[in-house]
Amino acid sequence: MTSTALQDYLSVYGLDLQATLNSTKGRAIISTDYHKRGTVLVTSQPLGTVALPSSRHEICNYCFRKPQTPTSLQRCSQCKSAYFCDMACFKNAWASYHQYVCQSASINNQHLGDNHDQDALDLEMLERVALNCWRYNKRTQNYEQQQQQQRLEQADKGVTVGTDTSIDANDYNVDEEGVDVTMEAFYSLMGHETKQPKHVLQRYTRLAEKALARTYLAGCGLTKEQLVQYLCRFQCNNFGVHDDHLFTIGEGTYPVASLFNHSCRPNAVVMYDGALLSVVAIEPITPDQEVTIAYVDAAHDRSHRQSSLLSKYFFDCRCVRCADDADDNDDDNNDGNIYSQIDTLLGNEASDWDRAEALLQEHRLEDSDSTITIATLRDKILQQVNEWDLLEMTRLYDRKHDSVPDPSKPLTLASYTHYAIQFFAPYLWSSCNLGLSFGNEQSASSVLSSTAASTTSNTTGNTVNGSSLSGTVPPLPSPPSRGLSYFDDPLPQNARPKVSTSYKGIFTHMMESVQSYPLAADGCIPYRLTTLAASTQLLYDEMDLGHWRNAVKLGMYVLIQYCWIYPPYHPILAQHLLLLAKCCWNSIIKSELVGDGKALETSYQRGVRRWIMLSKETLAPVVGKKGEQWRELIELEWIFLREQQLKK
Ligand SMILES: C[S@@+](CC[C@H](N)C(=O)[O-])C[C@H]1O[C@@H](n2cnc3c(N)ncnc32)[C@H](O)[C@@H]1O
Repeated sequence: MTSTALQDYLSVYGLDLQATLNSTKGRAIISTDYHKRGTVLVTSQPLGTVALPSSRHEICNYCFRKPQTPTSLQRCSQCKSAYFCDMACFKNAWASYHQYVCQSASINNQHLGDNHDQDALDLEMLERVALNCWRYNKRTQNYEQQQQQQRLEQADKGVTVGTDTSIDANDYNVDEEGVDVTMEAFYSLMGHETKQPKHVLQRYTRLAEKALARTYLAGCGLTKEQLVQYLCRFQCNNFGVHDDHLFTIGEGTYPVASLFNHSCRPNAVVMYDGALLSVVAIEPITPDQEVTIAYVDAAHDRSHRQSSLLSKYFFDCRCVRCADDADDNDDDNNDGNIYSQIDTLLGNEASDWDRAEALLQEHRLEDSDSTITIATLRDKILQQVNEWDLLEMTRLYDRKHDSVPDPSKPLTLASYTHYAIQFFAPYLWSSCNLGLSFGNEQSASSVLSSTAASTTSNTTGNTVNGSSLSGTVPPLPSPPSRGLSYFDDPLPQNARPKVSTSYKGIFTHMMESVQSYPLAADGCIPYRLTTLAASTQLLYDEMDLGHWRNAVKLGMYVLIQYCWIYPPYHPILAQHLLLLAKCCWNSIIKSELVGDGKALETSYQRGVRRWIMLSKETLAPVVGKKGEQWRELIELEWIFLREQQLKK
């Protein structure tokens, strides 16, 4: 069987596209190699991208990059609605689609005003994709005509000719995603046309008719039915494009990346460099393992995730997190099904983040006398946060004491967080990665060489990576020469309770342990999603108000929740760790701690160090060192280390 351009392209990356036995699932991307964490598994070119109205003035509408100052973007003088970095991006956009849509963009704007709705976005995407398909079809037809011509000429000369009209393998470079790869992937995508509800098909038909009414698309040889088919494909395959801070800035049709199936506990994530998409491994991936990404945010409760997946993608999720314990699931996972308990822990309460504000205002709960009480969850959380003595908790849970919360009392936000943090950070990172050295990251802009080495060495002599916990001790990483690159909070030899050396061990122990505590009568159960949703909202409110001490406590609590929800090297965790480091640092410099003594300040300094370390550890492999977040992290590290030196 001859391989196709797409298969050749994937095989260069150690991936294979295989049919599954499940017709809804269709095909799956299977790894053929061992891929370590952080590997770019594949890059994917867009067939079309559309900037969200809210981002249109801030990013280049062609390459999707954000200039340092939005004023450096140049606006198209004709349509006055598209912005570009420079002439090069404008010319590329012009050649690809802007020459056609420029006129209609200004018409659209007059028509829609600022109120661009989903129809307008879908229509724009349809235009871009249709133009590319048309161009490709024309190219292929020309190629076929040339081939036919050649055959006729050769036949005239009496040479025997074959009938294969497929594009010759020599016509493309297999390690680059040529247009043949993109188009082959696009034409093979699932659109579930027969499953779409009538009203959706009616909407798509309307959009297709609107598109065909445009002169430049009327003559492109595509039918209304084909355009409806494309719109169906967009629904089941398109991506939200995000910037360095994970804010969604646009939508994109990425045919190659669309071949990856979904899991609520994925082993890969999608990252962007401008408009170029990369699928990056967040866990080591072994041969024969399926590579999965998440189509929906893993922070939603199970029923919300499942109903979104069913209504938009038409499948019933049976991933390792959604499958019940007893059920089979088709995810290979050597950890056993430790993830199926996550949703039991988090609860099936509404976790719609848009509703978090409402959750803060009103929380219905039932007391022991079955009388309905209305209370504000916000007040309950805030009260707990205000009563939370961080120093006392840090002393209590310092790993040298047998620091288990009183089993007869419900867990509070404070006891839950400090108890769990003993096990989770940094051990969830290092214990699932025994070869990991927390010390080898050199920060390019850190200038305090000798200081850093002296301030970051630990006193116990333990290594800071998982290897010291496992008993098989590889050589100590060499002391860092500069930057904050050595984790100084290792597990003491006599730590009680003992932290497990495996991810699974830590996860299951904590899962069982926290659920063994009685539930709080006031309904404020720390590990529930409702509490997380409300606390996240409160965290941002406290940051806005400059209440950094409270922000640190809430940030630590949210970190614990994220440790359940996301794999340890997920970009959301990296981002949150950076936020936590900033909150700790702001707490120190805002002098909130003045008068509370040296011990508290030392504790916060330890916090800054710890969160910077873990954020670096998480950002470096998956998000990379080129983006905004890495720059912010290194700047914070630099300032922190300089302050430390000045204090000496
Ligand atoms: C973006 S495509 C993924 C590639 C697709 N499997 C194919 O062969 O083209 C999304 C579609 O794949 C299927 N799919 C993705 N993840 C799945 C999963 N975990 N279980 C079942 N079907 C899944 C659904 O039919 C969904 O609408």
